[in-house]
Amino acid sequence: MRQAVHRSIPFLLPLALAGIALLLIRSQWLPHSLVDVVGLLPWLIGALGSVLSLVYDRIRTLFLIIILLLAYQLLMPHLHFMLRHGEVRADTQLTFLLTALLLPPIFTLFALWRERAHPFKDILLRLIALGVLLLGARIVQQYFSGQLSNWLLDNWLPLPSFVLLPLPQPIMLTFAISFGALTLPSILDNRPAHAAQLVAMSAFFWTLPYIFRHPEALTLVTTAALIMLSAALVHESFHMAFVDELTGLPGRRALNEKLQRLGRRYTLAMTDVDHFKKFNDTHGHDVGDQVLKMVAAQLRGVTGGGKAYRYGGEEFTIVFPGKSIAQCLPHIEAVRESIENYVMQPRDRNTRPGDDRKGAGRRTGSARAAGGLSVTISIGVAERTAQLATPEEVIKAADKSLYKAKNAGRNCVMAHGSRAPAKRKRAG
Ligand SMILES: Nc1nc2c(ncn2[C@@H]2O[C@H](COP(=O)(O)OP(=O)(O)OP(=O)(O)O)[C@@H](O)[C@H]2O)c(=O)[nH]1
Repeated sequence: MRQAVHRSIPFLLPLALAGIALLLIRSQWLPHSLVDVVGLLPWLIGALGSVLSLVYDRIRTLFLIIILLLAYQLLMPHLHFMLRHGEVRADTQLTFLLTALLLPPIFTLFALWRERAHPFKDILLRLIALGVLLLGARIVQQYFSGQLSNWLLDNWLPLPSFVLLPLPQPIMLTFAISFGALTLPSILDNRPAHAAQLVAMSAFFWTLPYIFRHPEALTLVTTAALIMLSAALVHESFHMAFVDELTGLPGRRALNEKLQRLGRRYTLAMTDVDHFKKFNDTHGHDVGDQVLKMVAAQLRGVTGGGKAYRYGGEEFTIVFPGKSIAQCLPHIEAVRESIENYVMQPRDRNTRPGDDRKGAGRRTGSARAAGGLSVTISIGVAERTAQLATPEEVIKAADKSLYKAKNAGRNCVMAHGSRAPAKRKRAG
């Protein structure tokens, strides 16, 4: 029973979407024209993005989606009224000005607000904050409508109104502050979510002045912004699942995926850092981490069509699709040698040179003598054959060869079926 429930989980989202579509088709809400269907797009994309945010525990993205949908819902009835009656409602100007004024700071506040460990508390706090902000805006709109319109339309500085200043100055100011606040995190931490937030806000900035001339622009920009936020969320979740955080190499899950698609001819190399336990014990775990990063960077540069993965701990796998052991050996040997020759200066704030050229200099020649650190790796290699037909069997054989390489004195490459390490010669 439990297994049946578990197996049905992947069907939940597609079934929910199909259910909504069926309900719409059978209900009176089904739009009668394609134009009205387009008007539903932000809601459909917003619903999908919200479900994804909840599934991946991204409360921040969930609220950014809600904020964009709220702005859409505030403005859209005014555009519909204008299209139907050929004129705007009495309160349209103030609603537009207030929405344009408050959207950038509220969006930015919720974009910068760090997520908490407890999603339920996080949702509650954000709901309260959003509720208070909206209530405040409503009260101001209710009691100060006259003064507010004048104040928002006022030009505080005697600047000419040209295409780069398409909105009233107070609104330009809140957009400018938001751009600054959203740009900083995207420079410091180059994540897809930050880029999506910044571009989404920019898209609103360029579109808002034109929505009364082109009412469909609001639907399109809201849909595009929601797609950006949802796509960034999927991108980051995918990245988290498939990329090893420490080394930046694809991780075990990515390797497993790759192994399923390798076909009938390939070679795998299993590599392991030599005496790494002792290295960690002597120099500390942080320096150990730096070594793993260095080893990963060298393995990433492997030639001959190989691709490196972090298998786990201090073990890495290199996959050579379509290659035999003989074709791969020179490239594997070259990468082993590059690691052996790399002398690392641990990143200690007290000893690290400020100048990068000086840092690079330390990696050469006399650096080892000057207290630089270096490690070696051992490598076991196996290729797919009739006897080693599955990726698991090839990995097992490469692992056995790795064990032999360790026994043969480490810092060498051992091919499956060989008794002695491969001869040391450079890749051509
Ligand atoms: N710094 C650091 N150490 C790690 C990480 N993952 C695994 N290790 C360490 O890697 C070491 C692996 O040691 P072993 O597999 O026993 O290898 P060894 O006996 O030292 O060396 P060989 O016999 O040459 O394989 C352990 O001390 C782990 O704690 C990591 O992400 N960072």
